[in-house]
Amino acid sequence: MTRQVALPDGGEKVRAAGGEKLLEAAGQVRELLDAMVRLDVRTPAAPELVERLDEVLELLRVEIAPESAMVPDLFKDRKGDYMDRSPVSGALNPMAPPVSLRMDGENGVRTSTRLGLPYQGPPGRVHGGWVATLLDHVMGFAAGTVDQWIFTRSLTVDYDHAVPLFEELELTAWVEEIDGRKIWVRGQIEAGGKVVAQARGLWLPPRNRPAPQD
Ligand SMILES: CCCCCCCCCCCC(=O)SCCNC(=O)CCNC(=O)[C@H](O)C(C)(C)COP(=O)(O)OP(=O)(O)OC[C@H]1O[C@@H](n2cnc3c(N)ncnc32)[C@H](O)[C@@H]1OP(=O)(O)O
Repeated sequence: MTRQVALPDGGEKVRAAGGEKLLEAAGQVRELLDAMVRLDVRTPAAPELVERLDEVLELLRVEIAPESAMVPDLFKDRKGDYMDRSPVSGALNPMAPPVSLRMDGENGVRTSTRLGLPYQGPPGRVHGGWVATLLDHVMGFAAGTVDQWIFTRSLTVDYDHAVPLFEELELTAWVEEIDGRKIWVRGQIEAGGKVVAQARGLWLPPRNRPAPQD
C-alpha cells in the first residue's frame, strides 16, 4: 500500500509569503548557536555580546506571539506553519539542523544532514538523544499520512557505532508493517557507507479523532 506522506517544504511557503528575511535570520541564529559553543569562557567579546543580544531581544519582545498562540489544535489546525517551527526540520527553528526530507520509493523517507558542535555528545560524536530525535522524526514522517497527526508510541534505537559529527549522515525510514491503526516503521543512519544506528518503532494516530465533519 502506498503511503500518503506530507513532507515539510524546507521553508518554501515561508519564502513565498515574504518570509525570506526571517529565514535568513533563523540561519544567523543557527550560526550563533554554533559560535556560542566554540567561545572560550573568558572571551573578551562577552560583554558586547550581551549588550547586542539584549538589543535584539528588545526588538523581538514586541513582535513575538504568546506561547499559547503557537500551539496548534490537534484536530482543527493545519500542520503547515507548525512544521516550519519543528526542532528537526523547521526552517524557522534555529535549533533544527535543519533536515529536509524527500520520498524514498513509495513507503519511505530519506534525508541527509551534517551536524556540528551544538549536537556533540561523546567527543566527536552526535549526542545519543539527537540520534534518537533524528530517527524519530524521519520515521514519523514515513509513518505519517496526509492531514493527520501521528504519534510515536514506541521507539527502540540500536547505537551500533559512533554517529560522527561533521560528516554527511544518510537517514532513511520506511514502513515495515501496518496492522489496523498501528504502523510499524524502521529507520537507519549511515555514515561513510556504514549503518551506524538503526531503530524500530510504532506510530499511532490519536484514538479519539473526531469525524471530518465535526
Ligand atoms: C503529515 C505527517 C505528520 C506526522 C509527522 C510527525 C513528524 C514528527 C515526529 C515526531 C514524533 C513525536 O515526537 S511524537 C511525540 C511523542 N509521543 C507521544 O507524545 C505519544 C504519547 N502517547 C499517546 O498519546 C498515546 O499512547 C497514543 C495516541 C500514541 C496511542 O494511544 P491509544 O491508541 O489510546 O492506546 P495505547 O494504549 O497507547 O496503545 C495503542 C496500541 O498499541 C499497542 N502497543 C503499545 N506499545 C506497544 C509496543 N511496544 N509493542 C506492541 N504494541 C504496542 C497497545 O497494546 C495498543 O494495542 P491495541 O490494544 O489497540 O491492539
